[in-house]
Amino acid sequence: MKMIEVQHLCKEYKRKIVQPGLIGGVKGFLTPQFDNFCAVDDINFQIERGESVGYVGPNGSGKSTTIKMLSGVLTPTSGKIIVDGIEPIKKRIQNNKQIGVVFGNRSQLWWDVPIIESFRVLQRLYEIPKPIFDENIEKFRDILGLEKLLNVPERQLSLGQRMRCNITAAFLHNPKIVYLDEPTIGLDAESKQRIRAFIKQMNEEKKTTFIVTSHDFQDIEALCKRIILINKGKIVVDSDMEHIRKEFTEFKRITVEVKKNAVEMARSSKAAGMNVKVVDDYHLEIIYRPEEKNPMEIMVELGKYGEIVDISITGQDIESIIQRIVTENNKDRR
Ligand SMILES: Nc1ncnc2c1ncn2[C@@H]1O[C@H](COP(=O)(O)OP(=O)(O)OP(=O)(O)O)[C@@H](O)[C@H]1O
Repeated sequence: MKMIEVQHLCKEYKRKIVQPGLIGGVKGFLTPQFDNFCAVDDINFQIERGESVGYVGPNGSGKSTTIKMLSGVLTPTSGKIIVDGIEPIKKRIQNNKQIGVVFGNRSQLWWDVPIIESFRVLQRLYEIPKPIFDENIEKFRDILGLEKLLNVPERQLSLGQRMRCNITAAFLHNPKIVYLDEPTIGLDAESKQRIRAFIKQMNEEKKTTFIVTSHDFQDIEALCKRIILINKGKIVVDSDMEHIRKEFTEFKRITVEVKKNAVEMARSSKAAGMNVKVVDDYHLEIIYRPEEKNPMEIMVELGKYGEIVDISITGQDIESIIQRIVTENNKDRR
C-alpha cells in the first residue's frame, strides 16, 4: 500500500469579481458576482513510505492548497486522497494522529505558556504514552538544542528558537507523515542546518514520510530525493532530483586546474574559438552545452595550449533548472 495516493485532485476557489471604477465598486458591493478559480487542477501522484518529496513551484502555484487538502484542512472540489489507507477529510481525527504539520509562518504552540506546558497539552491531545513522550523530549532536546527553551513562553523566543519548538511539537507523537510548508523561512544558516539535519535523521531512523514545500532550494537539495513541480495548479515534472539534473540541464561547467599560465592558455584557446574564462592564475572555467560537445573533446582541445592538472564538471544548480522549466511551461500554456 502507498503512503499517499492522490487521484485527479482538484480545488476550485470561489472568487469575487472586482469591477473597475466607483460605480463598479458599488455594484459589486450590492450584487456581488463570483467566478471559480482552479488552484489545483487534476493532479495525480503516489508517495511510498519513507520517501522525502520536495513539492515546489512559483508563488500561487497551488502548493499550500495541496498540503491543506492532504492534511484534511481543506475539502477537495473533486478527486481522491488516500493517506495511509484513509481519506483525511472523512476521518480527520484518525488522520491527525498519523500526521505532523509545520507551517513556517504559523505556530501551533501557546503564546503565553512555557514551551514544555504546550508540549504536555499536545501529549494529552494526541494521547502520547508517557515513556514515548519523555523519550522524544529528551532526544529532540539534544538534537535541536532545546535545553534552555523548555521553560520559556513562546512569546519570549526568537524566530529560530520558535521554529525548533514547533518542529518538536510536530514530531512528539511519532507521526508517519510530516508536511513541512516553508520550514526554514526567515532563519539564519545555523538554524537551517540544524533543522535540516533533524528532519534527515527522522527520515532515516523512523522512516517518516515527508512532503516539503520551500522556495529555498538548499532545503530541497538537502532533504529530498524526488521533486514534484507544480505550476498554475498542474504538475509539470515528477521525478528523481538526479534525473531532473541530467534531463533538463541546459549547460555544464568544467573547472580546469592548469600547471601554469592560465591567462595565456585562455587567450590562445579563445583565439581558437573556445569559450574559456580565467578564474585565477591556475584555474579556468568552460561552459558548454552537453548536447553540442562532450568534455573529452573540450579537454583535448584545451590541452593543446598548456598542461592540465585536474578537472571537475558540475551541472546547473537545481533552482535554475526548475526556473527554466517553469518559464518554458508558461510559454506553452499561453
Ligand atoms: N481561500 C482562498 N480563496 C481564493 N483563492 C485562494 C484562496 N487560497 C488560495 N487562493 C489562490 O489559489 C492559488 C494557489 O494558492 P496557494 O496558496 O496554494 O499557492 P502556493 O503555491 O502555496 O503559493 P506560495 O508559494 O506563494 O505560498 C493562488 O492564486 C491563491 O491566490
